[in-house]
Amino acid sequence: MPHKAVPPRDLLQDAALLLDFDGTLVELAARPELVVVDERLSALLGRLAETLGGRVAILSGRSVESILGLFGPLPLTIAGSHGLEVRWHDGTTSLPERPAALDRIRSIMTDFMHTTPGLLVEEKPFGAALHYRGAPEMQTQATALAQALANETGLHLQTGKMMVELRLGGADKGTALNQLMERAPMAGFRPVFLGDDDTDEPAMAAAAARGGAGILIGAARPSSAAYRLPDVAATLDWLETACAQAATGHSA
Ligand SMILES: O=P(O)(O)OC[C@H]1O[C@H](O[C@H]2O[C@H](CO)[C@@H](O)[C@H](O)[C@H]2O)[C@H](O)[C@@H](O)[C@@H]1O
Repeated sequence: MPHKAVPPRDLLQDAALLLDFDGTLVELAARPELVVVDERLSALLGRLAETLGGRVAILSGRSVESILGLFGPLPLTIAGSHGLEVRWHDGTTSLPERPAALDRIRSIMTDFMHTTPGLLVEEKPFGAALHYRGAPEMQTQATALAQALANETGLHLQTGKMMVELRLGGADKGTALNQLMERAPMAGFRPVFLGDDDTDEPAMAAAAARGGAGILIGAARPSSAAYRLPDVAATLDWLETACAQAATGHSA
């Protein structure tokens, strides 16, 4: 596996910054609502947005509503639901239609959840996720149920960390990155994307294809990322340093 260097501190100079959320900006938690968004993170995102002239976005598998519920108002563009929905920095939104099959899927997943303590269903606007972090022994059954529902409905089967999700297809974080990079204030700048999960790889590849770079967060693995940081703590430290560097307006 090729060694990936620590990103240089001047990487955000003249860049657009696109950030995954869970496992990148916050530590993973037992349940989605238990992640901790603290003052340090909120202040850092505000500083980044100001320093980079608004060229900062969150690209998450979570819904936009979930991200806003954790942060409160954010002066950023948010692409949620794996790139299916966008809330632009000016508050306008781009939304697809919710698939009708999701109500029945959620109900089937909820029945399944009640068979085993620790399972959790997360309702999303364009998907339904079944989490088994609290019952890891149920991975095989949860995956089989999701596969059967995908076969039956034609919805996209999205895997994630200790979860399976049925969602509307047609988008991923790569298409979301490209969509954001076509519009002001990001158009014409070099994308830098940070993410930890397999679902982040399309955005890593899209950033590289546009002359930018991906930064893998976590243990080394095959990835289109050019750089790597070991964990969330190192990511926040690097973002603070790179933000301060970008604010000086010249390279290190
Ligand atoms: O693209 P991301 O911003 O990384 O979002 C991916 C999924 O994150 C959430 O689930 C994951 O984090 C939870 C909290 O740490 C954890 O309990 C769960 O096991 C992880 O899969 C979120 O709930 C999902 O909707 C996102 O798709």
